[in-house]
Amino acid sequence: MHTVDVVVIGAGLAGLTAARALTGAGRTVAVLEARDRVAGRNLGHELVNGVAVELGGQWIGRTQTEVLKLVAELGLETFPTYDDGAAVTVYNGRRTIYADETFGLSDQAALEVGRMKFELEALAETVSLSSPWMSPEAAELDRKTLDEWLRAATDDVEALAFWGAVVPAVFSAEPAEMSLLHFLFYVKSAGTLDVLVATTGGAQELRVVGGTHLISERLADRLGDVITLGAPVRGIAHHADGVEVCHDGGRIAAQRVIVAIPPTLAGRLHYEPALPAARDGLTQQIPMGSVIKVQVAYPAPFWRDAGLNGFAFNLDDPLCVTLDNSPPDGSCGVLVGFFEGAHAREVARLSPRERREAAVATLVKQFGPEAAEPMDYVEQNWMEEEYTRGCYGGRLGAGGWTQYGAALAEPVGRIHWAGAETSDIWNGYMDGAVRSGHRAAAEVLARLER
Ligand SMILES: Cc1cc2nc3c(=O)[nH]c(=O)nc-3n(C[C@H](O)[C@H](O)[C@H](O)COP(=O)(O)OP(=O)(O)OC[C@H]3O[C@@H](n4cnc5c(N)ncnc54)[C@H](O)[C@@H]3O)c2cc1C
Repeated sequence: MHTVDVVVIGAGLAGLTAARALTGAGRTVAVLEARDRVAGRNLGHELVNGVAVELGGQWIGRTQTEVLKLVAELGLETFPTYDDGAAVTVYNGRRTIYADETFGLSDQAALEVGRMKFELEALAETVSLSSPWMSPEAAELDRKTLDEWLRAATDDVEALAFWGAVVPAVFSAEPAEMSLLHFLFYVKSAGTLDVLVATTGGAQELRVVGGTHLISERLADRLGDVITLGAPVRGIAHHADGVEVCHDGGRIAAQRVIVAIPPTLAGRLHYEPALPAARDGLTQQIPMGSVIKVQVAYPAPFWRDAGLNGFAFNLDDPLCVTLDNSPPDGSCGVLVGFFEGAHAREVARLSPRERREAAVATLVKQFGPEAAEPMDYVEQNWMEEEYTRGCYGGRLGAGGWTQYGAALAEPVGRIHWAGAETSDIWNGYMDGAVRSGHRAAAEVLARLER
C-alpha cells in the first residue's frame, strides 16, 4: 500500500494550502480530489467572447489578508469591482436609484434597518470567535433563529423585506434557517455587516484577473504529482498507529489525514471505527446554502452610461442581487446575479429556459430594455454538484453551535478538519479556507513523528 506522512482529502483552497505547508516542511503528502479538476467551489468559465467569469467564489475584500497574500505570492493580480455611480433597489414594483447609505429604502425603513444593524453589531461584539458556544449569552443567542429576532425587532414590512434579501445574499440561506448566534458569529468573523455587504471597502471589492480558480491551479502546479484527480474518498480507517484512506483508485496509509471538504460531505464518508457522536452530530447540523449563480453578458456595460454601478437589490423577484462583473477594460458588459436560499430552490424547479427568462426580465426591470438581449448567459447550480451540494457554505441552525460547535475543528484522533466552514476569521470565504489550511497543517506538523 502507498504510504505518506499525511493524506489531504479535497483539492480546494483549504486542502491545497494545507498540502503546500506540509510539503514545504519536508513532509510527504497525497492529495485526493474527487473531481477531475482542482479549486472546488471556485470555478472558471469563458464567455462566448473569451472573457473570463467566475461561476463560484469570486470576490476578495481588502481585509481578507491571507488569500490576498497567497494571490500575490502566486503572481496573480487583482482589479477593483466596478463601483462608480448609483445602485438600484426594486421593492413593491418601485425602482429606486440611490447613491447613499439608505439602500434605496423609504426613510422609515432605512431608519429601522440602521437601528437593527446597530443592535446586531453590538450583539455580535459579545460573541467569541474561537468558541462561539462559550460566548456569555450563547444559550440565549443560539436558542432563537435570526428570523425570530428580526420579527421581534420590527414590524416594518419593508425593513423585513430588506433583511429577507440581504441575509440570503450573504448566506444563500433564509433567516429562519440559521440561529441568531450563527449570524452574529459570521458577522464578527468578517468584521461588520457593512464589510460583508459592501463592494468598495467590503467583501466584494476585488477580483482576480483570469478568475479565482487560478489560485488553486497555481498551487496545484507547485504541488505537482502529489495530487490525484478523479479519486473520491469513500472512507477512513483510523487507529492508534495511523490512518488508511480508501478512495476509488485504492488505499493510502498515512500518519494523519486532513479532511478538507465541507462538513456535511465529511459526514457522508465511512469511518472505521465510527466517529464520536459529537462529531457525527455536528455533520448532521451543518447544511450547505442554496444558490444558482448567473452571468449575463452584453456588448457593452450600458448601465454605466445611465450612471449606474450595476449593483441592485431586488426585494420582489427571485434574482435578488446583481453586480457589475465586466472585465477590467470594460470591453463588454457582464452582470452577475444570484438566486439564493428559498428563491434558488424555487427556480431550480423551472426549466433552464424559464430560469433564463426570469433572470433577464429582472435585469430589464433594474437596468432598462437594453438588458433584454444578452449575447451570452451562463448559470451554475451549486446544489446539484455532487462534491459540494450547495454553497456558499455550511451554516448552523438553532441550537447547533451550543450543542455541537465544539466538534467543528477539534481533531478526532489522527483525523483533522479543514475548510472554509472551520475558520474563525472570514468563515465561509476563500480567506477562511486558506486560514483553515494553515491551521490544520500546523496542527498536524506539531504531532507528526519523524
Ligand atoms: C457561487 C459561489 C459564490 C461564492 N462567492 C465567494 C466570494 O465572492 N468570495 C469568497 O471569498 N468566497 C466565495 N464563495 C465561497 C468560497 O468559494 C469557498 O468558501 C471556498 O472556495 C471553500 O474552499 P474549501 O477548500 O474550504 O472547500 P471546497 O472548495 O469545497 O473544496 C473541497 C474539495 O473537496 C472535494 N471533495 C468533496 N468530497 C470529496 C471526497 N469525498 N473525496 C475527495 N474530494 C472531495 C471537492 O471536489 C472540492 O474540490 C462562493 C462560493 C460559491 C459556490
